[in-house]
Amino acid sequence: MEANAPKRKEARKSLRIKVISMGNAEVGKSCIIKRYCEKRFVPKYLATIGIDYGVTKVQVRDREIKVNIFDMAGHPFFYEVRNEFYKDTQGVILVYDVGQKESFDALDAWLAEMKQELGPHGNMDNIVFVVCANKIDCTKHRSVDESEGRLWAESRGFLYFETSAQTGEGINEMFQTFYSAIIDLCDNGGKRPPSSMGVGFTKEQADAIRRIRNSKDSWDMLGVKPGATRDEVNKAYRKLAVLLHPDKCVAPGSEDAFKAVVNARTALLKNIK
Ligand SMILES: Nc1nc2c(ncn2[C@@H]2O[C@H](COP(=O)(O)OP(=O)(O)OP(=O)(O)O)[C@@H](O)[C@H]2O)c(=O)[nH]1
Repeated sequence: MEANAPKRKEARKSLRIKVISMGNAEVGKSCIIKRYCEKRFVPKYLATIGIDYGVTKVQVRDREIKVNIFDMAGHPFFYEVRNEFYKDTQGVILVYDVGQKESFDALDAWLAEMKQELGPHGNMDNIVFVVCANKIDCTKHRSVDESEGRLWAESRGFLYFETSAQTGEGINEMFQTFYSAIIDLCDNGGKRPPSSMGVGFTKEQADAIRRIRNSKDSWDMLGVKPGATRDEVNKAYRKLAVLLHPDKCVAPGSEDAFKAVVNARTALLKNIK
């Protein structure tokens, strides 16, 4: 009986993974890692020179994982050093500072740099990305709101967390979820499990919300030319209303975008005979 007992309780094989941090200089990459690994915050800025490397052991669910963390310098000057380190990565911590819009706008360029370094055979789809909207303790200077960051991340199938390396808010939760997703990826033969891909909204919805946020006036918001007729305005409105109606669309920011579209239509129709 004993000899045939299932090996349920035997700890599963420990995993070895590689994760990297990415994002503009001074957004708080090193501080996020220090907060999690060393439980402390360093207020003084010490720029990472090229790469900082560390190994840490963590317990996630019933698994022990050995994490090799490569903390990349964000300054463009260090491109030649960090470009060596993109390959064979299971997870990426992509960081921006919620008070620095440029650091959020730069996220696409960071993805492009990684893609270029991985080359034509590199596959970014099978890497777990977590986006950290960092420095949320600095509420006065916030220039990228949660729905904008969440939309950018979730429309790409990335995890999203609001963090503060200073107070520790969101840090443990972010790392636990991040590592957990990497374990799922490894258990699935290095491929992202299908269950982690669905975000509940379409790219068309995400693009429409982004376009509405960035539109310069009501015409632009509805996607019609200035001087469009009532019919053209109504037709454009109906299309967006169906796409973004709060009963149908769960994308972050959809409610605000829907309201903005309703207001834009009202404003335009007032002035069209
Ligand atoms: N208020 C606040 N400051 C933070 C936070 N995280 C980091 N900082 C500060 O921001 C500055 C930059 O932090 P780092 O962690 O060194 O930034 P980095 O992204 O690693 O920068 P590079 O090494 O140049 O790529 C430091 O002065 C930190 O103390 C945060 O959550 N809140």
